Amino acid sequence: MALRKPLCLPSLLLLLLLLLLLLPQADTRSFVVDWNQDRFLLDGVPFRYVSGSLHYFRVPRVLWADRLFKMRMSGLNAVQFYVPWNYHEPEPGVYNFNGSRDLIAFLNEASIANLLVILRPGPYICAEWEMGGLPAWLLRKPNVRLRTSDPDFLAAVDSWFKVLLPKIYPWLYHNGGNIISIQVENEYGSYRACDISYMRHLAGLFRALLGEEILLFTTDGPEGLKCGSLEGLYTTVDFGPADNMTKIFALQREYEPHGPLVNSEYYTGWLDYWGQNHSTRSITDVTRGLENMLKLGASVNMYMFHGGTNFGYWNGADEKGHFLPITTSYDYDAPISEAGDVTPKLFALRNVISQDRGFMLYRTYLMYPVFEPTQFWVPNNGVHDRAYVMVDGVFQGVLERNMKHKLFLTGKMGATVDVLLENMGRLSFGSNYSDFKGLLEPPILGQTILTHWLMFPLEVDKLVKWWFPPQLLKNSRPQIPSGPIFYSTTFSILDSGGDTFLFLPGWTKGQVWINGFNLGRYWTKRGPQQTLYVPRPLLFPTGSLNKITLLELENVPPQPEIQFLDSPILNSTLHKTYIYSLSADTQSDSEPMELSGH
Ligand SMILES: CCCCNC(=S)N1C[C@H](O)[C@@H](O)[C@@H](O)[C@H]1CO
Repeated sequence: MALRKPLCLPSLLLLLLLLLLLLPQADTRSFVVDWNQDRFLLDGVPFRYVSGSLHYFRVPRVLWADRLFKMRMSGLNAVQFYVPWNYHEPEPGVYNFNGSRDLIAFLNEASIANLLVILRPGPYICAEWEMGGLPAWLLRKPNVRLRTSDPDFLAAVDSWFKVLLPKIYPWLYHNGGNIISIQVENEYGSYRACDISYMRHLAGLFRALLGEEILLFTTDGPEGLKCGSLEGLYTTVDFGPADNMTKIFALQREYEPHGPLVNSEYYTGWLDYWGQNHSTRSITDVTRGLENMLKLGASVNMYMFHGGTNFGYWNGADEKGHFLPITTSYDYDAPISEAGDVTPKLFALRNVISQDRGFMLYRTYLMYPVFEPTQFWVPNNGVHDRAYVMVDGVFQGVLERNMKHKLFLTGKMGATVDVLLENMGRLSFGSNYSDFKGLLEPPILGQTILTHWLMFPLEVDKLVKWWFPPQLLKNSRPQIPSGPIFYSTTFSILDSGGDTFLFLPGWTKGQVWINGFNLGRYWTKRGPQQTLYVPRPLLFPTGSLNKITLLELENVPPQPEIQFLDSPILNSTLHKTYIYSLSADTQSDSEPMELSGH
């Protein structure tokens, strides 16, 4: 048993105000492949996208924000979409980027929805869109060989991309935008031409107009990888729920032995032809397939997440022995219906994507001023389990399951109302194992049900592990702020100490990480545990800097102190035995009765 010597940090108060500011500067923005660990890195942090396809050209501009918002609230972190050449260049040299063709406006709406972008500008896009996105005026040269290095075809392609690609250049992620990757052509390996000069020409044009940094990729089905892939472009695959994921990802590995597994089109439904049955894909099959891919750490784009409509004459067609025009509806049996409705498939997919533990942030805005302190509460004991309430970032107090049901707040019109919701662990014994977490009901302010809540699962551990949170407590502040705040500092071990016990006198409640390892919850104010066990192997050897990060959820004393003791305090006399009584009316506030500690 390792000797437990006290790890004495500097005797005086350990100032928690040391913090390395690692804010990603605009010039350090990056989205790259980590070839050593077979993953993507976003600003140097491991990243996996869970994306959905939405085609702006199939949705009226006034509805873009609604659809993108629903995708974000489904837990997606990226949106993938094509750019149909024929939608923007109706005649040679005539361009239209206005109204529902305003590509930049759509990129901006995606940014507002906090969605990264995977862009697929073609020139061919397939997509059940008229001529796969190629302008019909190309056929005025009847002998043109589409999707090849035919000079007439390439001349038109070059002219188009020299207009389009400079428009999107500022939107590349490393330039401050949200486009993290760009696809070259579309399932080229499924096309009979197999013209490598054409693919090389496109790759060269994209590099010339977009630079060397942006990640360029290709997408093909399992049969198309040979002619669809190209050196210098990251090879990705596409397949649906009924396909053999293991086999197809193994095929991708033949072209990309390292780097992340990527399914660029995971089919959530399917297209419809006039005269045939509406296509559907079962929720069970679609969610199971997604779950299996996410377990592998793959990045996935769900095709389609919202299908929309082939307005006007924009539908495409297929030929399978006979001519098969595509229907006007592009509902695709997608998670968001053609009319924008959320569906059971969306909720099922959201459950697969969502997190199980930790913290959730709920945000809404006051639609009217609240001048007098007004009761804020959640009906039916609906806080599962603790809610830290802020108005415009100012801490208002805590609501707690079975204990504290209401608080009073004021706020100006338009004020942000944030509820940081902590899951304190699911029931492991008792009558009800379905211990759902979160805000189980919309909160009520006075007599008004607050609606339109944004919900953000907070990947706090990733934040802590890969990035110091900004220093929120400045020396210059007149008083110690309260409410959820990160504190972080570093320390080194003075000698060859052993295991130890972290003690946080005066702190209230929160979470603590040491060297990125989530040590667990502390609740000094409530006890009986006052110390957290710190296994020696978590600590770096003498002379190396250890990093400790704390998320204090309520209040920290003016002179916060961190101590490492040589023995635990698990039976604190500081705490008082709480007997919680729930009055008949569970809405009234039953302050716990405090008895003297034993
Ligand atoms: C009937 C197969 C039609 C070919 N298209 C296929 S496999 N697909 C892949 C293609 O990349 C995409 O644009 C869509 O067209 C999708 C079907 O929704």
